[in-house]
Amino acid sequence: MVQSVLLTGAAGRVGSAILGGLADDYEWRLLDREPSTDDQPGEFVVADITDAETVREAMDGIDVVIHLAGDPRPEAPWNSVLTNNIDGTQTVFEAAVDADVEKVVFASSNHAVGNYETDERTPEMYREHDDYLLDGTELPRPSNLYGVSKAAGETLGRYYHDEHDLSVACVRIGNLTQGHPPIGYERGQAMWLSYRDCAHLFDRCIRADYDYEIVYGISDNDRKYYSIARAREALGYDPQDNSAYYDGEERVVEPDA
Ligand SMILES: NC(=O)C1=CN([C@@H]2O[C@H](COP(=O)(O)OP(=O)(O)OC[C@H]3O[C@@H](n4cnc5c(N)ncnc54)[C@H](O)[C@@H]3O)[C@@H](O)[C@H]2O)C=CC1
Ligand SMILES: O=C1O[C@H](COP(=O)(O)O)[C@@H](O)[C@H](O)[C@H]1O
Repeated sequence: MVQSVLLTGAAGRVGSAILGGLADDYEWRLLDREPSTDDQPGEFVVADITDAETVREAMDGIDVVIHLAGDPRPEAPWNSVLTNNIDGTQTVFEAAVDADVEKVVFASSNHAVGNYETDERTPEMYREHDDYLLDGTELPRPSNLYGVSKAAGETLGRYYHDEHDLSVACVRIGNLTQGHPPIGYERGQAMWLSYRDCAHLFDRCIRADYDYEIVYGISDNDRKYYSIARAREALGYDPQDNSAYYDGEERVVEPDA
């Protein structure tokens, strides 16, 4: 049966990567406070996620919520992350439980654990020969207030799973860029997430069965310091891209070469 998916933050970059790969695969309801200028595959609700009543209405008949809406800036000030990322995320989880939604997929971030990147470990940990790996079982160690808000979102997910039996997947997204990995930025290459792997990962989050998961959302980069073992095991994630296949903007190695 085709599932109905509510995508918050649909007008943004991650939303565009997901819809670029999965537009025809689900019945979509899209929500964003900014109206989208693109052609959209489903009904588009212009709303703020802190508006509990409208968010509740948007959940009607929905099986799975992908919750992306929020302030994505690592340098975002506290008042913005408190409102958009923490209060908004609590509103989304609460409405999902009220509407008997099956799963919520929460867009967490590398910045929830950014302070594991200590002066002693960097830049070596961004390089292929270094075997330092975070696996999602470590405690949050945010690098900014934005990262604090993402750790809070993961904790809200834990609460709504334990207390209300909602299935929750928190995806600590790395660095999503279209076409090729970041250039001249080792950290960004280590945590690169290609558009196609992004769509595939969120597809797996919609389809897989799980209780509560924290996984890293990156491609299969040789430089990685985030393990993708849990995403493979719990969700069936099978990424196709690797920042090592690129020389600048150009893909120089094919995956099965
Ligand atoms: N792009 C990346 O590499 C990463 C993104 N993320 C997370 O993924 C999510 C999406 O990020 P992007 O697409 O890059 O950001 P974006 O800024 O391109 O998209 C976010 C969307 O959310 C909407 N939005 C923000 N606050 C809202 C509110 N209160 N109510 C309704 N809509 C609201 C914005 O209008 C925007 O369209 C964010 O939660 C971000 O923290 C996490 C790690 C990396
Ligand atoms: O959470 C996020 O992380 C990415 C990557 O972080 P950066 O410090 O390497 O830029 C960032 O681009 C994105 O805007 C943010 O939401």
